[in-house]
Amino acid sequence: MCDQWKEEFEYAVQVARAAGAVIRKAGECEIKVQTKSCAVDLVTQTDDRVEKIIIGSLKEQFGEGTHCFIGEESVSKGKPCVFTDKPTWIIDPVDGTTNFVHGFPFVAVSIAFAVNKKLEFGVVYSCIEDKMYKARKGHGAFCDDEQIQVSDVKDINKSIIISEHGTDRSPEKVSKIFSTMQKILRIPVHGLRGSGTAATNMCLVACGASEAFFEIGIHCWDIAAGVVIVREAGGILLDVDGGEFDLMSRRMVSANNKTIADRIIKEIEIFEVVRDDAEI
Ligand SMILES: O=P([O-])([O-])O[C@@H]1[C@H](O)[C@H](O)[C@@H](O)[C@H](O)[C@H]1O
Ligand SMILES: [Mg+2]
Repeated sequence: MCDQWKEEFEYAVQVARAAGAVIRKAGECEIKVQTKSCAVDLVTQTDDRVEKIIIGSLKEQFGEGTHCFIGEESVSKGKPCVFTDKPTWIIDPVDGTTNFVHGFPFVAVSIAFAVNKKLEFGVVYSCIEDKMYKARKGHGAFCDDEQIQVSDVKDINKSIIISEHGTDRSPEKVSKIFSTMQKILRIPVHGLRGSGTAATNMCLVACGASEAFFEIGIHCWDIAAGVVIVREAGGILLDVDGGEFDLMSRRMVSANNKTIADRIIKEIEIFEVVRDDAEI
């Protein structure tokens, strides 16, 4: 029983590695860029192609009927984002599409697996750095073959905090995001960072390079795999108001411990976002 989902986990690692190789290769050629929700929400043929490769191989391996799939590009093409109790794969084929387009060297493949709406494992392949982060519930978190752990810093003044500004540039949201960042900088913290991929940001918390990453506006596919990796590395997940973390809410604080999370939460200026599972 304790080895349940081991086969799926190991296969996800293989698929993520193969997907990462496709992304690296595509980055060597000319990249054709299109936009989705707005002028700065970028997508490329590689995002589509890699999602098809990942979902195709998972369906072939585990059968189409029993498993469900939530993939960033399928949802952006109109597939409903419905999270049920069935075994569900949650996939971001290219997390950090803007980085990919610009050759900014942080791009990740993110694959998570949930059953009964509980995340069982997560795989984040940071494919330019060639680092494979992975975790299965109850089995620890790893970067390649080394077990990783969150930092033990409790003093916010000795922390590095990660956040991102996303693609919604409405004046009210941008001003809240930057007001929050100013307040956090002034605590003061040692530094504020952002890699341009939420999945990688979470792995940076999991391996102790940063004490916390928070964002409002991320999607479930950006963070689902990272959630398991942070938890298994000893970290915590909370909502931006300090309540329980909800994968579909598009709001998240991941941190090494509750002291750091609570201190960050005090400064976050919350704004409204539409849930991933909202009926449109
Ligand atoms: O679009 P994408 O590159 O897959 O994902 C984005 C990245 O994770 C970015 O770091 C985060 O700030 C955005 O909220 C995400 O949408
Ligand atoms: Mg993403």
